[in-house]
Amino acid sequence: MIEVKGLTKAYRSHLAVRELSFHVNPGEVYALLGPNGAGKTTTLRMLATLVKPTAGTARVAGFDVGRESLAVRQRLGLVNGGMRVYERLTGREVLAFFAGFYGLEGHAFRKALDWVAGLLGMEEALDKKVMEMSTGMQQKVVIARAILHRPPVLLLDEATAGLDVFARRALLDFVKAYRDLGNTLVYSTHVMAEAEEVADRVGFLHQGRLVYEGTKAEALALGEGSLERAFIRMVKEAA
Ligand SMILES: Nc1ncnc2c1ncn2[C@@H]1O[C@H](COP(=O)(O)OP(=O)(O)OP(=O)(O)O)[C@@H](O)[C@H]1O
Repeated sequence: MIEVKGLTKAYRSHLAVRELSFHVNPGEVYALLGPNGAGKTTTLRMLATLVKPTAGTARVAGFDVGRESLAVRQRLGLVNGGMRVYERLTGREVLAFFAGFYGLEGHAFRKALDWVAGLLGMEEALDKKVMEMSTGMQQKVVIARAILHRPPVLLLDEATAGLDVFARRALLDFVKAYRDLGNTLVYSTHVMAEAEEVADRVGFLHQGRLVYEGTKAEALALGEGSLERAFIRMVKEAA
C-alpha cells in the first residue's frame, strides 16, 4: 500500500532523510520509531505530498506522491499531534468545512458524518463548540477531519502528544480499530511502548536513516522483550 524507494530530503546541506526504503502492506500498522530529529515528520510529510523529496520515490495506494499528488491526497489522511481546529465552530461546522475539500456535500456529507461520529463515539461533539470540548473530544474532531473521506491510508505523527491518559487510550484503541477495518497505517512516535501496543511491523529511524526493519515480534526478540533495547542495539550496530 506504501512503497518508498531511496527517499531523500535535504534542507540545504542537511540531510533530514537519507535514502529511505520501506514498504507497508495493506491492513497493517507500521510504526516509524525514532528520537526527535530522526526524520519522522519529514518522511510523513513527503508521503502526504506536503514536502517535495530531493531524491527517490514514494507511492501511496499505487500513486506517485510527486506526479499524482491529488490521487494520493484522496486516499490518505494525516493526523499531527498538537493539531488544532477552529475553536469557535461546532464539531459539525469544522467537519463541514473540511468535507468541502473532499467534495463531500449534502447527503454524502451527512453519511460521512454519521459514519465518523459512530466510529469515534463523538455524536455529542457535533453540536458543541470546540472550545467547550475536552482535549480528548477535540482530538476526535481532529481525527474525524482526517478520515472523513474514508482514506485507506492513515498517517499519524506523534499523535498522542499533549493528550491525557483517557484521550491517549482512545487514540491507541482507534488505531487498532481503523486497522481492523482493513486500512493501512503509519504510526510515527518516539514512545516505544505505544509501538509495542499497536504495531504489526516497525522501522527504526536514526539521523535520517532506517537502521532496522522487522515485524514487532522480531524486533522484540532482538531487544530481549523490549523495543527500546532493540532500538539502542540497532543504532549502535549501524554506527
Ligand atoms: N523546514 C526545515 N528546514 C530545515 N531543517 C529542517 C526542516 N524541517 C526539519 N528539519 C531538520 O530535519 C531533521 C529531521 O526533522 P524531523 O522533524 O523530520 O524529525 P522528527 O523525527 O519528526 O523529529 P520531531 O519529533 O522532533 O519532529 C531535523 O534535524 C530538523 O531540524
